[in-house]
Amino acid sequence: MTPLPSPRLLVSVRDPAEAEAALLAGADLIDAKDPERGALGALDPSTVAEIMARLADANVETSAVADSGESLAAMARSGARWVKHGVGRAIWHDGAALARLAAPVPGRVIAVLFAEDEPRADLVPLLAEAGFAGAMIDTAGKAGVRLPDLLAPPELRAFVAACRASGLLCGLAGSLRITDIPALSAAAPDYLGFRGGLCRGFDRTNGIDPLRVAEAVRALRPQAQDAA
Ligand SMILES: O=C[C@H](O)COP(=O)(O)O
Repeated sequence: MTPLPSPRLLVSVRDPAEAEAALLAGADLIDAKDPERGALGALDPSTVAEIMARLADANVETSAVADSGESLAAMARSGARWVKHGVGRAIWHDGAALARLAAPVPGRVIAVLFAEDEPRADLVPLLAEAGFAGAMIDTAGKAGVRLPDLLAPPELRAFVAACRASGLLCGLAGSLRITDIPALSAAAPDYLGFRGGLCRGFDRTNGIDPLRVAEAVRALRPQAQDAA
């Protein structure tokens, strides 16, 4: 059986300087998000455009958080490859509502589900059918409760497997620490998403610490260290 690839590193940033620092430290995907506005706070589209301009010549994936239907299109225009939007439990089984959320930016919207809502694998085909390009589990609370505290490994593995079976990009995030990487890598998501665990003092409203980003990269790609 072909081994699944190691997850890549998503780092959420709030400005061009953090974006460049995360890129230089080895991040695989730069995600534009406002940490001052909760778990899924959108930055001003002009700031997102500045971030994307700073990354224009880099070989890196990009995403931006949108917090409304209108901002979905604005974030897409900013140049981000993917646009992330929260999908609340209330519409999980409302196909029309899901499709409306994915429609403004066809093939580029990532559904973000909160672990506190206990998303299950059987939700994933509904997201694919509605037109989402991917699905990510994150935590709504950012006071220290981490994704592994809320969803057990079998649930995470089932969610990731469902994303693969439905052809959706898949990410896991939620107050993660670098020490969570080995266990979460076993679920083989496309991305593991970080902010707080890579910030100074583990405070997501502080700045990104490039040394922690580099440490997360090493933890994700230990074989690359061995080969070096
Ligand atoms: O999308 C990624 C996560 O929201 C990163 O934020 P966090 O590590 O502070 O939970």
